[in-house]
Amino acid sequence: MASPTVERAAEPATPTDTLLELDRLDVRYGGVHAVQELSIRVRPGETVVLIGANGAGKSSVINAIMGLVPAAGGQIRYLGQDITRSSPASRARAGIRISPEGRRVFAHLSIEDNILSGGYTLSKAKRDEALAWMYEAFPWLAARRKAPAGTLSGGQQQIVAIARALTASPKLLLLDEPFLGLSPVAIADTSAAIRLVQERGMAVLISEQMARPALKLADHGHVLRTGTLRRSGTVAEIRDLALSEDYL
Ligand SMILES: Nc1ncnc2c1ncn2[C@@H]1O[C@H](COP(=O)(O)OP(=O)(O)OP(=O)(O)O)[C@@H](O)[C@H]1O
Repeated sequence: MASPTVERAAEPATPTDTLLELDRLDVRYGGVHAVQELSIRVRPGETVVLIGANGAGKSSVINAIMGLVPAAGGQIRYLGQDITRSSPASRARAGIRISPEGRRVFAHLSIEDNILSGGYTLSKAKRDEALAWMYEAFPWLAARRKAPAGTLSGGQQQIVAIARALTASPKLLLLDEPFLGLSPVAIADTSAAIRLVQERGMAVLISEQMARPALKLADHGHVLRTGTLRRSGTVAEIRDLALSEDYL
């Protein structure tokens, strides 16, 4: 079968302004070729979305960037360094953090312990500073900080998962399907939380199949289908394809 055509809008060649660069990334699970020669870039402070249906390969890309699944080919560069074979812990120390698909908060731990679990290597002063910012940004977190995270709604758990990823002030935040299973109100709350992250100057890479809310947050985006890029460009350039078919 012929490979689908990749429509690629012209990107300015500014490699020195690049935070993360995937260069022909491949991810395989045995015989399943989940991600095929994927090349994308995230600049400092930029928000990029990766739109695709179930099984398109979004989680595989996010997990490969965090080092949670190995790259079968290609290169992952971060701040100009090849991190393709680095451990997840060293990537976290370098400033990459993930809010995984399904949030995965620790249901029996308190909200505060969940948030602090993202910053266990920090000094007490830094952790207190992170908590203070989080509680100012999300006052309801402060009010319920001793409550088990498992008692929260899906939307609230998503915000805790984002807060946990933010404790160490990462340079790059990876959000894997942050809107999955959320109500419209919870999507709006999660979007507001992501905007606060953006205001602090962090770069964000969002994988989503709910294109509409994700596109509202992004500068650039990519449409992924069965592991390959179908279109890349500004949000305006990818909008029609991202919103079409069964991505919603
Ligand atoms: N651990 C695994 N073992 C085998 N195949 C896998 C594994 N994880 C993912 N896959 C396959 O890789 C492909 C891409 O999956 P991936 O989870 O990356 O897609 P996705 O776009 O994140 O989808 P979803 O929205 O369902 O999470 C799919 O065909 C999936 O079945």
